[in-house]
Amino acid sequence: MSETQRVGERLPEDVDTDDCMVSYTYTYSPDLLKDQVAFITGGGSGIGFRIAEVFMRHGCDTVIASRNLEKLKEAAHKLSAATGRRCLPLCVDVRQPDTISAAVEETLKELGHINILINNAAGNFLCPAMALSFNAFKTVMEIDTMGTFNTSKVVYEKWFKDHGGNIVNISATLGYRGQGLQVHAGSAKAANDAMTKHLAVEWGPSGVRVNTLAPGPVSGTEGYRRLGGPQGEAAGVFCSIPLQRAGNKTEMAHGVLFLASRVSSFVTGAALVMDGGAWLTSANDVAAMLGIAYNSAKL
Ligand SMILES: CC/C=C\C/C=C\C/C=C\C/C=C\C/C=C\C/C=C\C=C\C(=O)SCCNC(=O)CCNC(=O)[C@H](O)C(C)(C)COP(=O)(O)OP(=O)(O)OC[C@H]1O[C@@H](n2cnc3c(N)ncnc32)[C@H](O)[C@@H]1OP(=O)(O)O
Ligand SMILES: NC(=O)C1=CN([C@@H]2O[C@H](COP(=O)(O)OP(=O)(O)OC[C@H]3O[C@@H](n4cnc5c(N)ncnc54)[C@H](OP(=O)(O)O)[C@@H]3O)[C@@H](O)[C@H]2O)C=CC1
Repeated sequence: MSETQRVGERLPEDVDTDDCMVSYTYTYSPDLLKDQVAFITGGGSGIGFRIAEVFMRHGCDTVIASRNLEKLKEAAHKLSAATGRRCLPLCVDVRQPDTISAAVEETLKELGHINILINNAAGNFLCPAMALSFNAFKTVMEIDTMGTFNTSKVVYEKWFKDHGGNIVNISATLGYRGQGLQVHAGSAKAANDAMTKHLAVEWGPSGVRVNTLAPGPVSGTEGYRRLGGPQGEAAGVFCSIPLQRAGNKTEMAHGVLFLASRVSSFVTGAALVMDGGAWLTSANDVAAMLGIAYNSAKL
């Protein structure tokens, strides 16, 4: 049985590398984000790269912002070549608010405005709590949670407060049930889920919507490789996910497109779960599924 047959519908196009898709089938109007500007943290790889590509295919210019400028320049070149839209690569460490401020100012100078902020940058690895150093826990909280707050606050202060806008935070369903080897990332993402709701309430009157996309395992990404996705696939663990497979990056990008566009104009403070139903079953526990002992040394 093919994957497509298993889920009973067409799977969006995708490629497993950080390259643009060879072909793309539109569901929404190609003008959905025409002349808008999106600021995407971690946009040079994985899910963030595909979000940038899908947004640009819908008429948007993008900023892709993370720590490795060389990687970003290469990604920006590919994205612009495939879509004909502008992509500005900017060096940002989301733990350092001054780097975010500089990048937002550069964006406004070069592209004139910001309509959408995607908080996608994150860090993760498998590690049992007892082997996790205090600094390792702090590092993940600083990237995932502080990074999301820092970027949201700077973009709000410098643009959204007076012009409105749209924020989408990339979370994960791993925190919904609890999971071995993931106390750092699960805690960080749970805090972000709360942040989405608080900021939606506080900033709604300024015309700012704030929502969450919560993926399960997404193939063709660094997160998937780090968390044992390929081994999980080989061991057949995805059979216990209701839709019996991992998601792909284009599916995630389409969820984000929905949340960041006028299609969802009355939605704020919400979480869109895109995990094939994984969190509803015990399939979410990567360590248990792969037979890794919770108390082993760091992986
Ligand atoms: C439904 C599932 C069904 C079946 C499951 C089967 C298979 C699983 C398949 C897929 C996954 C399944 C479910 C997924 C669901 C949810 C996933 C949720 C979240 C996913 C998140 C991500 O994927 S994030 C993206 C991943 N990409 C990255 O992490 C890239 C960026 N990362 C980094 O920059 C680094 O790795 C970093 C996070 C460590 C930060 O780097 P840096 O600032 O340079 O920090 P360091 O100085 O290197 O380290 C700081 C401290 O951290 C310690 N450390 C580092 N690495 C590790 C490690 N591997 N283990 C333990 N500790 C580590 C380091 O030692 C430092 O601490 P000290 O005390 O030594 O100072
Ligand atoms: N892949 C999966 O299965 C799942 C992923 N997710 C979430 O999806 C998002 C994307 O993950 P994925 O595509 O797998 O991972 P990637 O590793 O490809 O993306 C993470 C990005 O974050 C950037 N980044 C990391 N630290 C910082 C920092 N301090 N400042 C700025 N940028 C930073 C990295 O770029 P650089 O190194 O250049 O800084 C990288 O581009 C994350 O939020 C992740 O938690 C959620 C559930 C499942």
